[in-house]
This record gives sequence, C-alpha cells and structure tokens, in this order.
Amino acid sequence: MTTTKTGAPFDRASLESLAKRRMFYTPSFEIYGGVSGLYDYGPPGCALQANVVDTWRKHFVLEEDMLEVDCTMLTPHEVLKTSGHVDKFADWMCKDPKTGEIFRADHLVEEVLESRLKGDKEARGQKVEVEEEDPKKKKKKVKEIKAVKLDDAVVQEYEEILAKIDNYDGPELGLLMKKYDIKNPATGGELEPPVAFNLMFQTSIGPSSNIAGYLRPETAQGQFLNFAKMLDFNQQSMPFASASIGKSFRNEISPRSGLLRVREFLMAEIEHYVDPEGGKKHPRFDEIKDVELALLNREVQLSGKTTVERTPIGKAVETRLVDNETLGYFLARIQLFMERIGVDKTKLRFRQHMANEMAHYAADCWDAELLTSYGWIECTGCADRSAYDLSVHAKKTGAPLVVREPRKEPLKIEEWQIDLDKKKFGPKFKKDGKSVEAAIEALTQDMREKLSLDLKNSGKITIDVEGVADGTVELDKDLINIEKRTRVENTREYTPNVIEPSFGIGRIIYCLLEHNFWTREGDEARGVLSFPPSIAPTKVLLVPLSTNPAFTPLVARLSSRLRSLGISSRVDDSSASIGKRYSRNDELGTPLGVTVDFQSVKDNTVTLRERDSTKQVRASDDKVLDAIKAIVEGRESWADVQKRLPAFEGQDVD
Ligand SMILES: Nc1ncnc2c1ncn2[C@@H]1O[C@H](COP(=O)(O)OP(=O)(O)OP(=O)(O)O)[C@@H](O)[C@H]1O
Repeated sequence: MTTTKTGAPFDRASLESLAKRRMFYTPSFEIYGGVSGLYDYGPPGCALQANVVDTWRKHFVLEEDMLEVDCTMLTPHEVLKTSGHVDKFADWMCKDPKTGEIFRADHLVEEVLESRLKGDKEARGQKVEVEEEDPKKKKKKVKEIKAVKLDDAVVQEYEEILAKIDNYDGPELGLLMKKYDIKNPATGGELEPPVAFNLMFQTSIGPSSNIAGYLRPETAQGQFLNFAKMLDFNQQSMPFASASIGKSFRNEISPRSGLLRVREFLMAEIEHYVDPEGGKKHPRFDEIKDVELALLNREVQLSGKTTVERTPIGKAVETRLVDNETLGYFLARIQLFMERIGVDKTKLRFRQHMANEMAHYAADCWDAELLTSYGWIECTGCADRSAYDLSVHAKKTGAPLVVREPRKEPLKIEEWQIDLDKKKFGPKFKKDGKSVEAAIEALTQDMREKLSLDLKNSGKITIDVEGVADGTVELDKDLINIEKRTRVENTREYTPNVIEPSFGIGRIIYCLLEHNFWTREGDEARGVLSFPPSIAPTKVLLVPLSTNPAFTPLVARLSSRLRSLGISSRVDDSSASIGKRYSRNDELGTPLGVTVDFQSVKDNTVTLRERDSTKQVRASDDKVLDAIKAIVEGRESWADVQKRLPAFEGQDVD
C-alpha cells in the first residue's frame, strides 16, 4: 500500500476523480465510447506537461549543450527493418478462441499469480488489498481473489516468477501458463499458446501506397540517422549528445492503468555518443559522484529482494555495479531531474535489466522506476545501446556513421594483406567476380595467415563464397598473393557507443500526480496537489474578497503585472467563499494565492497564501509580486519569504 506525504493511505479513487473533475486528462473520443489507451490532456494537464518538458530541456539540453532535433514520426519500413523493430519489437499475446478476448501473456501470468498470492494471504488471515471493481468502466478484472491457502513451496515459486516476470519469452510464458493452469480469468476458458504481436502501427506513405511505413515507436531512430550531420554540426568533436521530444506510438495489447500504458505518448530521449575505448568516461562525472541512488541490480532481483541500500554513484561505478561512468552519470542526472520536478525520492529506484529482458539492441540497461499504487513503474529507461544502431544503419546504407580522429601517434599495424591480379581475376570469375572479391575481403587475419601457408605449400587455395555454384572457388598463386606487411594509420575511425536515457513524459506526469496528492483533513477532506512552484500548472490564484466591484481594478492590475512577469495566474471572482475558492485551486496544485480585500483598496497591500501550510503574509503589492517571482524562479522558499514579510492572521481563508 502506498501512502501520501502525511502518512495516510493513498486513495487512488479520489485522485482519479480529481484528475477528471479538474480536467488534467480525459479519455479521447469519450462521447463516441472512447478507444482504450488514448487520452487527451485538459488545460492543467497541458500546462503541467509543458512545465515538465521545459524543466527537462533546461536540465538536460541546456545544461549539457545537447543538440536537439525534431524528426518525423512517419518512418519508412526499411529503417525499422534495419533497426530490428520489424522483427523484434513485439509482446506476447494469447487468445481465448471461444470469446475472442486477447491477453498480454506476461501481464496475465503476473495478475493471476498475484491474485493467488493475495488469496493465500487471506486464507492465512493476513490483511489483503483488493482493487475495486468499476462496473461503469467494464474493466476486465482477475476474479481469483479466493481465500485459498497455497503450499509454502508454491508461494516461493510464485514470488520468484513475479520477481523476474519481465524476463520470460513467449514459449516460457506458455509453459508457465500450462504448469500453473492459467486460463481466461473471467470464463475459465483455455487460452491459445502465446504468439508474438508487433507493437508498431503500420501505414503506407503516399497516394499509390507504395512506401510501407510505421508510426515511430521511439524517437531514437531519427536521431541516429542524423548522426553524421550532427557530428559535423559539432565540429567533429566527441563526446556529444542529441535529444528529441515528440510523440511515439505503440499498439499495446492491453492498455491499462490510465496514463501508464497508452498507445500514443510523449517521449523525451537523449542519445549520448561516447568513444567505446577508455572505459566510457564522462567529463562531468565528478560533479555527481556523491549522489546516492537506490540500485536494484541483477543479483538482488534474483535473490527475490526488492529493497536496497542507497549507494553513491561514484562507488557503484568503481565496483562495476554500474558498468561505466557515462551510464552512471545519466542515472544520477535522471534522479536529480525527478527530484527537481517533484517526484518523491523515497519512491524512486533504479532496476537493472536481466540479461534476457534487455531490448534487442542493449548492452546494459537500468530503469528508473517510481512507486505508485500500481506498484513500481518504469518511467525512464537508461540503456547502453552499444554501437548497434549506428552500425546496422551504416551497413545497410553504406553511409559512414563513424567518427574519424587524427591519431596523436601514427599507429603501425602488422597485418596479412591480399593482392589480386585484377587482369586475370575478372576474366576468370566473370559475373561471380564481385562475390568472390567480397568473400576475400571478409577473410579474418587468422584465415589469411592459414591460407598464406596453403598457398605456399600447394600453390593454390580454396575459399567459401556465397552465391556461386558449389559454394567454393579455387584460386592459384598467379591470381592471389598473401603477405604480412606493416600499415601505418594516421586516422582513427570508430563507431561511437550510445547511452540512451529515454523518458515517458505521460508516465512521469501520472507518478507526479500520485506522489504530490494528499488530503487535508477538515470539516470535509480536501485534495491537494503539492507540485513544486516551477511545475505547477498555474502559479498564482487571485481572489477578491467578494464580488464587490471596488476590487476589480486592483485584481486586473495584479493580473496584468503577473502576465508581464511571465507568471501564470487565474482570477477566481466567483461568489464562493474564499476558503472554497482556495481549496478548488489546491486541487489544481496552485502554490500561491493573493487575496484583495478592503484594506488593499486603501493601501495597496495584499495577502499572499501558501498552498501546503495555508499560512499567509501581508505586504504591499510590489513586495508580494517580488516574493512570488522569487518563489516561482526557485530563488527563495516560502520559509525565506515568511522571514522577511509580516505574517497575516486576519482572515481565515480555509
Ligand atoms: N505504452 C506506453 N505508455 C506510456 N509510456 C510508455 C509506454 N511504453 C513506453 N513508455 C515510456 O517510454 C519509456 C522508454 O520506453 P521503453 O521502450 O524503454 O519502454 P518499455 O521497456 O517497452 O516499457 P514497458 O516494458 O513498460 O512496456 C518508458 O520508460 C516509459 O516511460
């Protein structure tokens, strides 16, 4: 069970109702019945998203001089075929042949085993949380919360499976479903074995539909394809990073949990290009080496533990718990970003991917996970994609996606070199010439050494060549010569490795809502969203004491002055009591409120109220605007303002 900052149990139903009532987000096409996994953001949701994205840009793009690009979402088939997405970007689904229902296999196994464990707890007399059924939403629910005691050994097996649920492939999930008799939870019907389902939305580009394409599932590929141009833009200087913010699309099998698993979402991704030699050092690692992170590595997960000690990232890299400085640097920077936007640090951990859980391109990967009422949720993946993407695109297109650097010292390389007598070679192999030449070029140094001996001993050699009759060709010493020589290299050429932090903005926004939501006890419990001022959708609420027209000019003046300071504000001049008006805006997370009363009309003083403490100060409008600006820009805290402006106890606005 998760708790709010007051220690009270977190109440998801209240937050969901608030998010809907205040239009943070809402199901798309609702009056047509909606489509699952698609959401629209309302005014506070948009402002919150804009502020999170703005902070992301400042924290990463600006701070690190990253090169931001905005690439198209429509991507031709060939690009995603080369990147591996056409063949491998899939989840496992299984179908109930009787009802036609589709389940995502890993989620089904997870839900059924979890509910059986809950049933076991109940049978042992322990308290169990059961999710409420929502008949209006027609949610498919696992209906297996029966109090059934399990063997201790089975409980342990279930727990071990759940700890590594992301690691199983389709056939393994099929075996688990058989072994543990997992069927359609609603009907008890048999399910077909899991099959792979590609998550990309397919489309065709152009009127004649002759270019097959997809909506991109990540922003990364556009960045990789522009690598050479960006390296040029960066005056060939390494390391550097590109960044991109934009929509991505995934045809999730069973979207669920609101914004957490949707079919269209905003991503913010960084591709940091680093030299693979020299231990992937980061020039600014020293600045963050003392940041402490909760690191859940592979061994800890295998042991079934879910909590870990916090470790300074410097130490984690030193002991190789985290593979290299650049990866470690970004893990720490991700944590600092999360804290900056108002994530609860005690509900953030980094989980290392198990070897078979990693995406097809990744060499090492850590997920930043946030604790919510749905459990730990991956919000940012931080992967070492090695040289995979640049290499495959270069191989496919012939474009040199490499870095070329002059060597300080020329490099002398002893190697086996091959000379062909082109005059004889062409006529002998005719149309097979290209394939034979490519096969010779591809010979390794070891093979070349061996073949040079064969050539010396027998005067001829045989090599394998794809696509020719018999699959082999013979070459004699008139045609080919293999010799060990020294080559001098003045330029170093390498394919950079890529460290990729990849943020799902929607998931982060949902977690922010959960982490900042709490209820103020009073006559009636009132919801509050304690966003940091920089993230809050609206910074200031302006409230005249009543609808008396005497207040209008002052309110209009304050509103205009805030606008010119670039600070968002809202006037609430409705006839509701001041307390009600403030509590409505506590729900929107508005951190500051200014009240204009009869005293204000006389002497231009106003009160300033802080959302979380509900404490107030009173001062001239100039001083209050000054304080608001300092708080919104993060130069001062409310405590600082309280020290320099007189407290006001006059009207009880709550
Ligand atoms: N369906 C989705 N809805 C919302 N956000 C998503 C979705 N899929 C991915 N993301 C976000 O994009 C980030 C990077 O994507 P990545 O490919 O690493 O996710 P993933 O490992 O496929 O996620 P999951 O395992 O939860 O499906 C994730 O950390 C998450 O924040």
